[in-house]
Amino acid sequence: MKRMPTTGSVDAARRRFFDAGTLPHGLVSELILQSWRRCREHGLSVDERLRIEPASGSALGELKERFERLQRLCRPEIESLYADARATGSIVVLTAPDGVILDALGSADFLDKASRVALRPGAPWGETSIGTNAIGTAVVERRAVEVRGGEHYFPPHRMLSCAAAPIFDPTGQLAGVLDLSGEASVHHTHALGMVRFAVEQIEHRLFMHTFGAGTVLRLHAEPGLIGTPREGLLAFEGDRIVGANRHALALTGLSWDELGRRRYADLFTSPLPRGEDVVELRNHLGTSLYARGRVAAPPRSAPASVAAPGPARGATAPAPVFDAEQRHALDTAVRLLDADLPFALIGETGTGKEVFAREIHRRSRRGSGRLVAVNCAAFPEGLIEAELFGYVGGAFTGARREGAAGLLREAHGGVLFLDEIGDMPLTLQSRFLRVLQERAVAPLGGGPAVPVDFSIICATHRDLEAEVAAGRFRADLYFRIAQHVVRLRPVRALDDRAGLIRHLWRALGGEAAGLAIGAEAMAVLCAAPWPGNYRQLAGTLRALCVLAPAPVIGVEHLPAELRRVGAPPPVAADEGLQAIAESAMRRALAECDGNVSAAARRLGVSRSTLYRRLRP
Ligand SMILES: Nc1ncnc2c1ncn2[C@@H]1O[C@H](COP(=O)(O)OP(=O)(O)OP(=O)(O)O)[C@@H](O)[C@H]1O
Repeated sequence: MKRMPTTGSVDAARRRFFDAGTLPHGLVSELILQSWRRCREHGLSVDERLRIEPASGSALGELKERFERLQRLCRPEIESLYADARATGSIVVLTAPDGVILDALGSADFLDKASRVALRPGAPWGETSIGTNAIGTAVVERRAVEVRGGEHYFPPHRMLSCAAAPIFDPTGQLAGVLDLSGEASVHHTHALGMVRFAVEQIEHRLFMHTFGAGTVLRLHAEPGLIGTPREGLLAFEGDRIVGANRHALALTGLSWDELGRRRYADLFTSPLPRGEDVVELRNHLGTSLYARGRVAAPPRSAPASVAAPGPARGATAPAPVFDAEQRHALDTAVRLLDADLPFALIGETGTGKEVFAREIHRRSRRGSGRLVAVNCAAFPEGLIEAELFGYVGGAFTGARREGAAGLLREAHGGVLFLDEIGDMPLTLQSRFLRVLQERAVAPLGGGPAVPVDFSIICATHRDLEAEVAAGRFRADLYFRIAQHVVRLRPVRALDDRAGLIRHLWRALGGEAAGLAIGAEAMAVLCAAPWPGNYRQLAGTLRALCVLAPAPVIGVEHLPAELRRVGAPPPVAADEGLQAIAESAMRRALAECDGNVSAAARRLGVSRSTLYRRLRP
């Protein structure tokens, strides 16, 4: 059995290494010793005060946004470790691939202590910044690592005992690190095993998320383990191997460096299994494995990265543009949010309610916290309650054994964005009102209420006052969330539509590609009713950038439904605008032979919007 270094032997090792300058072989593990040497070579001195400046505000917001997919994919495991961490006075930490902390949650007591040594979101825990520690050392070693008490390089970290495991994507790129940290004085026997187990599940999910739609081979030496997170997974493009999880590497002797170069026949002598049945496979060394294959459309050639592309929004979503009126509305909204006064954003579909909410959050004092967005219209009635409030294990059929914290608790310290609040079922409205009054969330199925602190932004396309008058929306909830209303104008009602179109054209790369919009085409674009608002406008311009048959876009290059609109319709009242939007929707539906999905795609609105707006 492996012997753990005692506090006495670690202290003796420190004296030899840091005071006498000799190598204390045998007193600490070689892994720790190697790390201490790297830190010293890197110029880190234990005699100097460690100065760490964690990212905060918008920098932290951007970081979280960039790694939103990683956080989402890790959520189930983090939730189950969170319950354990709270009970054992420790915390779960998720970091970006370079060791910068994205999230830390668990025991409030220990979170506070950890925060004093900068173990908190935005802080860089790479070895070169913080010295030997489980996160940074796991990144360098590319394996699970435990670092306890005085094994940490810097003395203030002696209070910590940490276990961390790197998360790899199916091409061998480091995607992040999962860590469990607690007091060094408490013995956390299973911490390393628990993070390893959690990472195994995360990597399995990451693999299926990246390659699950393509050709995948599941394999194991034990047929019973196929279909579990322990199985080996290989992804193929044609017969070329393009992805593998760690179990598959161990089972086949393949390495990530060989991806893209090795083919199925390089590894196996029997044909690629294609059915649902588990079959025996022979590899080139003559050993047997069991496998099940699934041959489908080839996967994307470039697997989706866990991080969003770069700090900007990439070419497909232009950076938001706000006119003077919107900028004024933004300032007002930020002031309301900072004063914790709830308000509602009201605007048609695609007017940028979510874009607006994200911008408000970014500029607000809660910008370093999370923005948790919930679309109340997108969940079936039974599910939204569990998603919002969380539940205790076994609360209902299909509930996860370990329960779930719920989105309201995830928004703690940040902002909750409730989109389509007007579609929230009445029963849920009562429960939600109680949360706002009591500032605490009680999970479904019992259990104590947990205090929560978040600001709220609500959004809807509905006329909430009319919904209240019709008895579909609770008046007391309405007054609670919509004391203030910020209205977002539809594109067709904006004063400077040509300016907006020119801005989007530039942002989408039209100008850089040497393309210009001709005067007549511009007039048609300005006059179009744009029922899908910014979403539809940006989509149309994007298509024109890509498909432009000439350097100057003429009317003849515009989509037929825009050309037909021609001159600006006479619009006097909002009712008139609604009618124009709806007639455009009906026309699109007729032109797509009643196919709602196709019509919604053409208009740049969601299917639910079409159903909603055209229902009798
Ligand atoms: N101010 C803006 N500047 C540039 N593009 C914008 C702006 N607002 C919205 N968009 C574009 O329109 C798309 C839709 O925006 P968003 O999802 O915020 O609208 P929404 O009002 O919440 O729509 P829905 O009600 O259908 O959910 C965005 O992805 C973005 O591409």
